[in-house]
Amino acid sequence: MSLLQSISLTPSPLPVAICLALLVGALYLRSVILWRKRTRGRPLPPGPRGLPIVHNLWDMPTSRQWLGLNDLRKKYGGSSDILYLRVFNQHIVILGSAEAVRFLDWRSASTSDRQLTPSIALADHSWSFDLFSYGPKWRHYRRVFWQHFHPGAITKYRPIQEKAMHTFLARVLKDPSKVQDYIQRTFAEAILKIAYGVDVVDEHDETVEVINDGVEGVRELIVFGGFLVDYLPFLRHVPSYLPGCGFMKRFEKWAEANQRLRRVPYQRLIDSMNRGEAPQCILADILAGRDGEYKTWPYEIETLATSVGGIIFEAGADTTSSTLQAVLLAMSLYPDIQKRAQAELDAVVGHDRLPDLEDRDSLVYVNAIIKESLRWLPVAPLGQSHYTMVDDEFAGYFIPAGTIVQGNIWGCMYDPEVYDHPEEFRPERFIRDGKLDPSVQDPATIVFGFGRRICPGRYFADIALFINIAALLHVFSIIPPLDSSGNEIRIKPMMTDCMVSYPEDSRCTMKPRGPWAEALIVNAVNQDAY
Ligand code: HEM
Repeated sequence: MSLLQSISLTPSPLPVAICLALLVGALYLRSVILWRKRTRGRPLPPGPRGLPIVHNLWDMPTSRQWLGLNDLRKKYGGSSDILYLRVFNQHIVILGSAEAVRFLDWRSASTSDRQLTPSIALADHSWSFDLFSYGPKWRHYRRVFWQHFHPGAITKYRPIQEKAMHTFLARVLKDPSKVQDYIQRTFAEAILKIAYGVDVVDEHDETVEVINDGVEGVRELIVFGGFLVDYLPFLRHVPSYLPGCGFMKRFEKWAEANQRLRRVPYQRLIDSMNRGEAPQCILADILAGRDGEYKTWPYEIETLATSVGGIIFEAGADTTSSTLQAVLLAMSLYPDIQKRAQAELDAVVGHDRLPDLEDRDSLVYVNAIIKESLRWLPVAPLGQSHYTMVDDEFAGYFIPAGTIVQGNIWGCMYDPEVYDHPEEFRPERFIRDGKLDPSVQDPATIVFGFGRRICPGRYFADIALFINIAALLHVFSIIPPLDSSGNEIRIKPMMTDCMVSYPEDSRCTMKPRGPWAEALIVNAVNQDAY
């Protein structure tokens, strides 16, 4: 018998199984050794025990995640207020208190990355610099944005913001039932003018619709962990016509709305420039830098301009209008608070003019209402995901590179240790001896996000909110909506289930506070017309 004949061509199953088991065992041992070396014995933060492969997929709350994640944090997070979850291979860390979220500030150099998820790519949203990876391109884009939104730069937008506020008041006076629509239009129109130099004259202006459609997708898109495709990227290749794959159609719709958001207002600006008009606006300024300041830039200036323009709408219009809606709801639910604010406005401003920014220091109670609104219904309850770039440690726990870190802003704002009876709207919590109390945690230090990604539009938002809230309270009484029999409807405060969240229902009845209030509105609009 030859040697070849003596070797069986069909291997016996036993040695193959042993070899495989040894291989798997060796790989497992190797991964354990590497993991130990990497963690240096530090444990992962506490969290619920997961299942094999999917790990904590079933522990992840599926709606209003900030609530479920806060409950999990309370159950597992211990004194450090850090919660760890893993879904498939993705590490997720939730920071659940004002102290814990500071990790994103202290380690901002290594926690300011973003993860470009398949859902973002599917919705054609990777142009938006708030989703750029941390690096030179993001830095350049953000610097351009900041040039137009730092505290010194935003003063020039005040006349536009005030004019938009006058138009808003006049519209509400004419048709109070549409106040919610008008809020959204006001911020969209002011931004359109500031960013693109476009004046909206027609109430049904197509560009405003384009903006509203465009931002709708973003509200849901960057909702954290909201799409299975982000954990199982192969799902992106599934055609939308297959049963159960309707989610792909939503991405297609958002992608289209997204493209129009960048294209339509930009084209309006270019058309007016081609007509020889030279609108004073942010995008015209950026384009003018093509042959100067930005000449040596490695980026295409038109792409830069449309990205900056698009993000001003996306991040700016929805957020501020949501806060204003929260104020409407709070005022209709808490009439005594409203009366106190109006008494302050009457004393400081009087009935001969509208309030303005110069009154701000004297309007302590109105300022406290703004702080409480930001806290009570935080616009971005889970903030925006950060992504770690290196292995790190926090409170003795190991945080692996590539972890999604989420500050639970809602959790911080509803922490009873910081804010007594957090579910109640109580501006008084921010006041002591007739002044704003600096010892109480200011919600603005949390609701605008963290580290190097902190909202660069926060100073602009702050002024927009003050101008509109002070004026609205000055000239209108805000009362609960009435049912068909004329009885007041008591609305339960709830937030929509999105990354940028709104009060689910903020219906109210608006009535001018008197003939003097009506006259103030009409005069303000007439003066703007000259
Ligand atoms: C009440 C109003 C607002 C709130 C509560 C708010 C909140 C936030 C939050 C939580 C983030 C994410 C920060 C992080 O990653 O940690 C953010 C990012 C951002 N916001 Fe705002 N925002 C508001 C208004 C505005 C306005 C008016 C603008 C523009 C004019 C704006 C522009 C941006 C931009 C560009 C980013 C992305 C920053 C980056 O990734 O580098 N925001 N905002």
